[in-house]
Amino acid sequence: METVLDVQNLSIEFPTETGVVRAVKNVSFQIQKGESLGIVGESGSGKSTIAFGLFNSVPEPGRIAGGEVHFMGGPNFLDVKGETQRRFYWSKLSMVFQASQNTLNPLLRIRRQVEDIAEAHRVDKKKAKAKALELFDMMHLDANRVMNAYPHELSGGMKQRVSIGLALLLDPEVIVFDEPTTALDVISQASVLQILNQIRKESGISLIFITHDISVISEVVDTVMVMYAGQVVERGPVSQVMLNPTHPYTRGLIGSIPPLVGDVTHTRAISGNPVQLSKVSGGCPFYARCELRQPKCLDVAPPWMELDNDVAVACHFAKREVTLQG
Ligand SMILES: Nc1ncnc2c1ncn2[C@@H]1O[C@H](COP(=O)(O)OP(=O)(O)OP(=O)(O)O)[C@@H](O)[C@H]1O
Repeated sequence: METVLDVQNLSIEFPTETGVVRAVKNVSFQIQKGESLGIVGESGSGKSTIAFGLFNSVPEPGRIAGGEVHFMGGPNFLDVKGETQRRFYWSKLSMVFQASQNTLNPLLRIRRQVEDIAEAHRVDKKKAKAKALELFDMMHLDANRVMNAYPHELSGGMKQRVSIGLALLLDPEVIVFDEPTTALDVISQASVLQILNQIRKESGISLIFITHDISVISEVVDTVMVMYAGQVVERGPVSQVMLNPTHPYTRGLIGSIPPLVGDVTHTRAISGNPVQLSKVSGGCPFYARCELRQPKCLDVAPPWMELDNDVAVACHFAKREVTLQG
């Protein structure tokens, strides 16, 4: 297997009036060619900040406090600057932002936006337009009409598909989708994810999905990484994590998914509120909300434990829980 992206101990912080917010803390993960990874967690858990970190473009006053990002065995991308860094975007690593339909330029026809991307990356405009038509068609859009349209002439779902098509234009190796389907209705969500999965299978592209809703991506990712308060608390094959969640927080996330059929009263929200990041102590960040907490958890950070089903977890008592479950 070929490792496309290797992230090592990425840490990102924001200085604020009430202290330093450690939005991402020692996050490490790898993605293989053609793999699809889901990064899940509640709002504020640091998911989007990881994405900005991958692009070395953390918004001010944030800063990358440590770590490395290697793309296809290359040098640390966090040291790469200027033109090399800029050209890397779209052509190797591309991103579809939250509500990305709003990132289309309202004053330009889609065709012009395709030409602009081609020009910025010194790609033949004719070839780029032909590719865009192909991609829009693949995204189940009326490609010619869309190409000549202004963004306001398209529905929200159509704009989202156009944004995804543009992200695929230069054949990147990895695309990061930050809440790609939040602005879409359930049917459009399923259709967009299905198309992305098909593109992944056909082209071997690697995908990263960032979402607060694990149920949305469970059918299109191979691996899931669960974040809490800027830290990875559980990681593993999606089937394992969904069926046998090990970390108490992951259990809470999965337990709060309403069933499609049957009694929704069994759904349980995770009690308490997400921790204030500037107040995270040296122990487990989930301490205050955890049903399994013991005095040790308050002061001792849980070590990262590899379990035998390819799942890894950061919890002092996760193993015991698995045993109890039988
Ligand atoms: N510009 C900023 N200044 C201060 N803190 C920030 C800034 N941007 C993000 N943060 C903090 O970093 C933490 C992580 O934010 P991030 O947006 O990465 O979370 P998220 O999991 O992607 O949430 P969401 O799903 O709501 O986008 C949050 O606690 C947030 O308050």
